[in-house]
Amino acid sequence: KNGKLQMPPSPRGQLPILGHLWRFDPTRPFRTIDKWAKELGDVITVYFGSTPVIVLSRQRVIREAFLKEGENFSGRPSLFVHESCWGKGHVISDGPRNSLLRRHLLAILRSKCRGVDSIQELVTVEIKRMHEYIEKQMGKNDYADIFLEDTVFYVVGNVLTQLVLGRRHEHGSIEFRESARWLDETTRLMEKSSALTFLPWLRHLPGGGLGYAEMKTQAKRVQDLMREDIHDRRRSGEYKDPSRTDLTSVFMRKIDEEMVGNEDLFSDEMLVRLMTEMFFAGIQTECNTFGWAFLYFLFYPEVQRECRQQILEALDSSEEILWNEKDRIPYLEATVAEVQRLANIAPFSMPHKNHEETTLDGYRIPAGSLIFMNLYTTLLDDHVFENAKEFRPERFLNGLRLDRARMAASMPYGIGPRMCMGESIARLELFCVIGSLLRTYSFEQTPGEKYSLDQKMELTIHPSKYRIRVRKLARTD
Ligand code: HEM
Repeated sequence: KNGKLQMPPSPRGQLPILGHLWRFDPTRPFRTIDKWAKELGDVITVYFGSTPVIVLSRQRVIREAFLKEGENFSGRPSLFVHESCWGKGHVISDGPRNSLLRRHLLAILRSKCRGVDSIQELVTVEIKRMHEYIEKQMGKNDYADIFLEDTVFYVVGNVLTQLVLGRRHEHGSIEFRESARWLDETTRLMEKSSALTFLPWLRHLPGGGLGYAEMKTQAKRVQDLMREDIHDRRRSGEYKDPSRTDLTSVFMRKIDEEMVGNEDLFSDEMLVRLMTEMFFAGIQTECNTFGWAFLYFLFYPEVQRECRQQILEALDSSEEILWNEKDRIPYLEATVAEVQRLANIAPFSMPHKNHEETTLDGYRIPAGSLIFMNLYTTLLDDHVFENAKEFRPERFLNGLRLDRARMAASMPYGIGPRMCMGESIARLELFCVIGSLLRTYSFEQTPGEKYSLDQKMELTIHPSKYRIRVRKLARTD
């Protein structure tokens, strides 16, 4: 119907087979795309191999597509490695049946925001353990040089394991180390095989086809662990107890009730995929964000002090840092928001697809196009965030309150019908864990470490791992 309209403009230098890939900064593709978006506009076409990708940048266009035409842009393209190794769970599926699945999953996650074993309670327990662990590292000293990101990995990992499986592992236990290992190994393989998404024929290359063969084996291994877990639960029947609120138990009850006629949504095999997807979507993203937060605290000690002062003024020493008290410590929430804006860990969000042909900015977007939400350029847009490259938590405050409009303009979790399902969990955890650490310790540079805020893309943008000197504060500090 829009046959006369043009496709969005493309940068120069498109080659057969490779498209524009050869022009990318290999470790920082987000910068190359940012440059093109600035030169050519908020709606452009970039060829990833022979696949045209429509890249949408900045508030106006992103809202128009993912909110105003949210349903149309809520599709997911076919992702070769994920689909052929892991199968389609929720994250890479689309359509009305999948929206139904998303609603069920969101209802389960929401129910975990209340009640006795709520996320807040789980986080509070893990924070206590984290402090015990740090104290142990310190021994008789008042400081320790530790890989703090690995320390919070226990918190994040245990909260998610509680959420998905209803159990936790002790710090340093074999089970925990094994889970961490499969997660690390899978992430490594995902990075190694990421080029296969656009150049799937590379899997035939000698030497394992960019990790494709290994990934297949790994996917089977990880999913077998989940299958075994479900199998054990079926045998014991414990999941039938309605007081079990972990995602696996609740979903298994759903399977029992609703499977007939709904085998595509409610089956043990679907649950296996959902369990793995939750672990992948939730753990690295959060750990990366914590890693960036700690780095920013080293570079901006005055921000540490301001957060701490506000916490000490708002709460007495016996009070836990709770998410529902966040309005008393707005500077801390603003700081987390500013870390997320600058860390920009998912610079293109996750790939989308539009179901029907439409127009954006006067350009034709054919049905079934691959769409990237360019969060990188959007969160660093100087028109919205003055001097956007500067780390200034105050930009999210309006006097003594959080500036809601500014918060909405920053969208590290994406927007629209496919927005991150773990947003409220992640924000709660970031706020409570960072708050409780800042209240008790100061973060300093460990002598000999060379810290850098430089961003590099692997699967996400993540910081290098550093030791950080965590120093216990005097009570009166
Ligand atoms: C700082 C932490 C996190 C960040 C920055 C983040 C960011 C994102 C982004 C950008 C997307 C893609 C949205 C889109 O397609 O438009 C996403 C999707 C998703 N996230 Fe997160 N996420 C985080 C933590 C979590 C956690 C803790 C969980 C699980 C409890 C989670 C579960 C998911 C799921 C299931 C999806 C797919 C939603 C769908 O396809 O419908 N995320 N996340």
